[in-house]
Amino acid sequence: MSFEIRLRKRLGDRDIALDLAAGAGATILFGPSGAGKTSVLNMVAGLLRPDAGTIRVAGETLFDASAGIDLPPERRRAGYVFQDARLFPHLRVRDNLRYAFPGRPLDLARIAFLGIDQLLDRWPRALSGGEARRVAIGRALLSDPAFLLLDEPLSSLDAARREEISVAIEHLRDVARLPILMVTHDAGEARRLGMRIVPMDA
Ligand SMILES: Nc1ncnc2c1ncn2[C@@H]1O[C@H](COP(=O)(O)OP(=O)(O)OP(=O)(O)O)[C@@H](O)[C@H]1O
Repeated sequence: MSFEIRLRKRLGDRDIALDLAAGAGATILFGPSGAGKTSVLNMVAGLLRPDAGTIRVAGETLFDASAGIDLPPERRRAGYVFQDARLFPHLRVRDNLRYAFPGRPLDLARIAFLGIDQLLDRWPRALSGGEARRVAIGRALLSDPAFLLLDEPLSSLDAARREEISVAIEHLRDVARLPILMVTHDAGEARRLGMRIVPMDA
């Protein structure tokens, strides 16, 4: 199993509940705005605490309310690509990519498929949306993640950029073989990239 998630969380006046057991590959959380998709990613990353339930990824228990297990984010080894890239504005692309392991040489071969070699000396403010997204994916990969969380990785990109990022995600799924939990509210995107689609209702 890649993701085994059973959780409940009260957020404001809304109850978020999810029960999923996913095999290898990519799993898509699909649903309208406000359904709680980003909150689920935050709970898997350890940034938001569920009220009840368990979260296991690739056989490791990250959270178990009844057993009192709640690993801190840095021990969960999530490669989290936020919807808005969130690159560090004061660091050039090269240093954003190196952020997890500043002393280690930059393993460009590992992220060659992202096509960001030309961007290494740029500041984040000088990147297009698609370029920033690709750098954010590269940074997540170079942190040696055990799994990836991708929040709307194709949103607000033009058709050509969407295609580039889709190909990159397929590479992560099929070549790097990392378990992927990805959020979208776009049905076409979900069909193209999802080996398994988990609907979430608002
Ligand atoms: N800290 C909070 N306190 C109260 N309510 C919250 C909090 N965080 C999120 N919510 C609410 O919980 C619901 C789920 O939010 P979430 O961002 O997870 O949804 P989403 O499915 O990812 O939506 P979108 O597609 O718009 O990003 C929303 O109604 C949101 O307003």
